[in-house]
Amino acid sequence: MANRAKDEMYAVGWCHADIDNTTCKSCVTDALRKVKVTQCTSTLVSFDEITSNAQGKKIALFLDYDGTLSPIVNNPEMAFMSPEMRGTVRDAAKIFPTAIVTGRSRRKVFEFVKLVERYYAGCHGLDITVLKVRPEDVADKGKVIKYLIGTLGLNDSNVLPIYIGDDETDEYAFKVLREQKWVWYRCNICIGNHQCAIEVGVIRSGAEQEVA
Ligand SMILES: O=P(O)(O)OC[C@H]1O[C@H](O[C@H]2O[C@H](CO)[C@@H](O)[C@H](O)[C@H]2O)[C@H](O)[C@@H](O)[C@@H]1O
Repeated sequence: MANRAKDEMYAVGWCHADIDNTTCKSCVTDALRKVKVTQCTSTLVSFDEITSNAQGKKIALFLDYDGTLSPIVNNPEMAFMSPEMRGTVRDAAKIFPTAIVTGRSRRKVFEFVKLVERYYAGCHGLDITVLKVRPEDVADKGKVIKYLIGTLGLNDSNVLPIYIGDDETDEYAFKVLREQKWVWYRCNICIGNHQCAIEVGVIRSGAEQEVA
């Protein structure tokens, strides 16, 4: 991370939505199913618990790119998203505030994700504006998450952040979620044959839950 150029870290997708509790719960379940969660190894939490915690909350979804939305391949230029995954991200972004947080350049991740700069979705009349988020001091994904939470007013007990990532750079983001006093959960999951971690945080005043 220390060797990364400052402008390598971006969050590139964002939308806004108001949804009711029932829709919210079923959307979380659906999103987890769609990213092909095949295994949850945490002994502390089940996806049922996560979806229960989602009730009444506004979900904010943060997604890593390489290894999470795309498979890990030898040639970084060939790390394409499947059309199914692209559709899933598009669907998720219609419902949740959704950001892709990647170590790649914004240009490169746009080439892969192919989300247009301004997008109008049917069912909720949503408006996805792709933001070029460049915090002053972009050193790691933790700072990107902190910036997004602060700038977009997500530091609220009504927000349930979900971050899905697969490598050590994502640990910086996970750490921020913990430090923000979210009670959080962590599961190791498989996306296809690739191991990822999913972290879900729930803000509760003064409380923090340590996990394995
Ligand atoms: O933050 P991410 O979206 O996970 O991006 C991190 C790096 O991803 C790319 O490298 C990784 O994926 C490649 C393609 O599957 C793989 O060949 C490589 O071994 C992985 O480290 C990308 O090339 C880097 O620039 C990103 O920093």
